[in-house]
Amino acid sequence: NLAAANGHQVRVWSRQGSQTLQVVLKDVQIVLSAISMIGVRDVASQVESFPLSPETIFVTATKGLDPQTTCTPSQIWQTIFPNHAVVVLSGPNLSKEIQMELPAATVVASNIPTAAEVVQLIFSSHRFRVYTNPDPLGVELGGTLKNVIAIAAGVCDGLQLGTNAKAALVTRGLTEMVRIGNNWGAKTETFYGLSGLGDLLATCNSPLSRNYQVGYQLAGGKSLTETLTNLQGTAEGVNTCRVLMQRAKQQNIAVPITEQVYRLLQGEITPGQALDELMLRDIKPEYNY
Ligand SMILES: NC(=O)C1=CN([C@@H]2O[C@H](COP(=O)(O)OP(=O)(O)OC[C@H]3O[C@@H](n4cnc5c(N)ncnc54)[C@H](OP(=O)(O)O)[C@@H]3O)[C@@H](O)[C@H]2O)C=CC1
Ligand SMILES: O=C(CO)COP(=O)(O)O
Repeated sequence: NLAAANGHQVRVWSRQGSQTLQVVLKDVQIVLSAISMIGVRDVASQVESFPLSPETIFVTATKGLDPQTTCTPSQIWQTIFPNHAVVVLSGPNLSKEIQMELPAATVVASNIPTAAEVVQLIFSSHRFRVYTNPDPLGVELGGTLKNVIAIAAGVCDGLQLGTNAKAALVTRGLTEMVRIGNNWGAKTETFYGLSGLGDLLATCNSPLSRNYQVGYQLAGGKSLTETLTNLQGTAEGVNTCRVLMQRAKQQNIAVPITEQVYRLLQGEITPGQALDELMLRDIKPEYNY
């Protein structure tokens, strides 16, 4: 909608639509993928079988991690299309609000600055402010990692733990995101921008967030299966949390909040026990300067 409103010709493909991928991809300048993580590798492989100009830019909006490889979506697109520019689009972008034409901002990040600038121009408008950023990994991880913290935030609100608890959770959640991101090779500053803190604030505070909803429903006593069955759309944080735990163990990264969300999703502990585990951890300095 945003690109079309700016006068661009837009074609949409979904596996349930009537248009074939081949027809939709003919002569395109930009391919934007907003497919759930679970379908990214498969769809990227399908796209590979059709002819594309070497100038075609790939834009990825998916916020997730590949369970097999722990790769991010942009890493998957870049591996399959090594000679094309790949741009990550991520920010505090609850789609229902954007559809209502409420103001929002986002980030487009790429190792190729001119590609990010092309995408910035395509989507920018008086209702959608687009910033460029040179750290695609950090931008992508911000949008991905915050989903796990958003599940925890939903639990926090579902248990009515109060504003102090929520502030503590979100702040320590950001510290955890920075720690994981740094280990992965992302820049610290990126996590304090729109795609990190910005998206964290949006999703941890809005019932429009599916990830927040998962936490909220779990706190209300619903099972994960029941919650996901009734959820409209994908809650990527559920899969991300599992992949993240695997990677954190391999790399020996401290991820206390992610660990409690993981155990809760596995049905190993109750929301109340997860809270106690976090509050009763060994006391320590806020930062290791
Ligand atoms: N970059 C950003 O700022 C934002 C990014 N997101 C991210 O975008 C992604 C999609 O979110 P959203 O649209 O809300 O999620 P939805 O669950 O509403 O839609 C997911 C889409 O992916 C499709 N899909 C799922 N699996 C496959 C597959 N195997 N092959 C082909 N298509 C598939 C679905 O098709 P079908 O309907 O046929 O199942 C559907 O069209 C998520 O990763 C989400 O985190 C979300 C909000 C903002
Ligand atoms: O990422 C989002 C907003 O930026 C959407 O959040 P949910 O996937 O939790 O709905």
